[in-house]
Amino acid sequence: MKNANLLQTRIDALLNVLSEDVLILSQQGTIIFSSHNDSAIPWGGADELTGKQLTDIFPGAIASQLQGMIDKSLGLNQLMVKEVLFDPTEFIYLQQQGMVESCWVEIRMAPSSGDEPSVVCRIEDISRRKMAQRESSQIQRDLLTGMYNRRALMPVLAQSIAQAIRYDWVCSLMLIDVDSLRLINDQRGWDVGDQILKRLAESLNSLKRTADFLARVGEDGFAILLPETNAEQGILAAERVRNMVSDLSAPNSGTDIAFTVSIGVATLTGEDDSAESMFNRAESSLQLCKQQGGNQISGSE
Ligand SMILES: Nc1nc2c(ncn2[C@@H]2O[C@H](COP(=O)(O)OP(=O)(O)OP(=O)(O)O)[C@@H](O)[C@H]2O)c(=O)[nH]1
Repeated sequence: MKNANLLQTRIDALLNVLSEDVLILSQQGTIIFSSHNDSAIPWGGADELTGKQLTDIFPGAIASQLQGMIDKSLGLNQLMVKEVLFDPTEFIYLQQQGMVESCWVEIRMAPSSGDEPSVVCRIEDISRRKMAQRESSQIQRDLLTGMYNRRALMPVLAQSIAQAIRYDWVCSLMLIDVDSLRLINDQRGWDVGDQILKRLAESLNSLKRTADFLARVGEDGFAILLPETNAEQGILAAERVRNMVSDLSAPNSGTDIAFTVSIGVATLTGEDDSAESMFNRAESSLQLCKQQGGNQISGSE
């Protein structure tokens, strides 16, 4: 008995230091116990929750998700984890407790052994983590086209080079640059320039292989990292891009956007090569195309 009291005291102390909310739920979805301290979710008093059914508190869809987790957790005897949005416009109980803004929570459920099957359910507010994830993915994206940007490309290129060196593979980088975008902007308007960049991005995205990595890397250009592609294959890939652009610009293509691109290709030279150096070589090849009047392809090892 003394031991049981000591254990209970320790459990209470543990629950007090947790910032997450903890529920113990019966197999039928009755709240047997609840603990919440200074969590952002306004659950109300523990007395209000104890003895209630999931469906008394949670909106129908969430209640049935939780019941599904209880069944699986007990059936498979394993931890279940789910991310769920608590939206006060649908979560009437929390709305009544004063919740205004929706929040993402991570729900973890583990079976608790005993005569009467139950689960321990930990509910953690993960809104900040979610927001940080969204922000970090946004800073890696180009706002106009939605494609990755140079910041996202460079570590992927470095990793691809390291892998290629390690496994004795090769890889190439292709820079695709719209010719005379400044002139198009000036003569046809910035919107037309934007349309060209968006259509080019979409078309490159459809054309590229799954393993390729597409990014907008400059004002008027894109890069495609081509893993396992040698110099010759890189030039062939560039030809495909140029043909695609020529189809996009054809008078019968259904659009009135005519433009050309120049493409510089660089291929991994060896162990001493780096992402910056490969990018610079692709850029030099691109400049060569521009000096020759645009609508060209140029490659360098
Ligand atoms: N429409 C549009 N134009 C942009 C965007 N970002 C930059 N630009 C413009 O794109 C133009 C790029 O000019 P330049 O770098 O001289 O390139 P260019 O006129 O295509 O010349 P070349 O690359 O040498 O063929 C500039 O006028 C920029 O203001 C954008 O998101 N949308």
